[in-house]
Amino acid sequence: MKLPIGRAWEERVDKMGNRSRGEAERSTARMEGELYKGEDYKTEFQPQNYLKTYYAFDSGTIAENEVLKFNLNNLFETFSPGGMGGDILIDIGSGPTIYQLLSACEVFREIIMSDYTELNLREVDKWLKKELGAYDWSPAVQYVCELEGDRSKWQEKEARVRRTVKRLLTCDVNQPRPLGSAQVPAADCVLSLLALECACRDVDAYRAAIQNLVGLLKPGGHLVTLVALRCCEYMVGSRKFFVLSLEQETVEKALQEAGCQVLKCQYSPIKYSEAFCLNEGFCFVVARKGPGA
Ligand SMILES: C[S@@+](CC[C@H](N)C(=O)[O-])C[C@H]1O[C@@H](n2cnc3c(N)ncnc32)[C@H](O)[C@@H]1O
Repeated sequence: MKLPIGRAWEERVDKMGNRSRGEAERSTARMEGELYKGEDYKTEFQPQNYLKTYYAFDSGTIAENEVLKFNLNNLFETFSPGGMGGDILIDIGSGPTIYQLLSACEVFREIIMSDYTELNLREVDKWLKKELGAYDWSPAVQYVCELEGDRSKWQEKEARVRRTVKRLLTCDVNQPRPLGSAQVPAADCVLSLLALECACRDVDAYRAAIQNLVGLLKPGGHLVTLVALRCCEYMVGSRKFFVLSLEQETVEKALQEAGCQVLKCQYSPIKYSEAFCLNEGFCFVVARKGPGA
């Protein structure tokens, strides 16, 4: 097998398996602090480690809990009855999480979830099917039910999410058609939380990814995104992943260039625990796709 010119490595199949010298060199580089990114997500991003670190709710760390509540409060305000709603919501870069749908499931008829890795989609599927070992989202569900005025309705809420999520698709935001060949109707809302800064290697790629997401929307549809600002890396278990450092202005400009009007940009100075993620604040953004976009 001819290896790429420029980084041509002598292919050496060792007695232990099929690891080439290239892989061995890459994993050594990683141990010396290189960041995981791109295709690495498919093998190195462990859903359960991610959930335990960032979504342990009240039994977890204070900073991560504060971030989750900032997110849930903004999602509640955005998707409250009488606010935004419609037929189809597409969640891009869902990861192994479902918290992002707890308010949206009340105002959209159909939700399509998507992620870059099968492992994450499998984790979501376990929860949707109430399988053994599925993650316990009940603390977050109860929190959102309390925001809605009745904490006791949390099991009905979980059932509603399970009824409303109709499809799990793989996606890649760096492709002009992020959902590939999947046939999906134009969406009333595209949701993407904490994903683009992980998926895009530079600002040009981020701007292109925003264009790709806007392309999934009907004219007049909404793009809702949460961005960890000025971030450079984050931990999932023992793995350190690359994050593109973004400013709030860069996010807003990318949306405007993609033909959207920024309706809300809620900034917060809160941060993750430094042991897990180095960021400086968040912005929760709601934008509307213009008629000509
Ligand atoms: C920090 S996690 C965010 C997960 C979830 N949205 C949340 O709010 O916690 C980043 C996610 O981006 C996904 N991702 C990485 N590269 C991607 C790409 N090129 N296209 C779409 N998603 C990607 C990863 O699989 C992972 O689920």
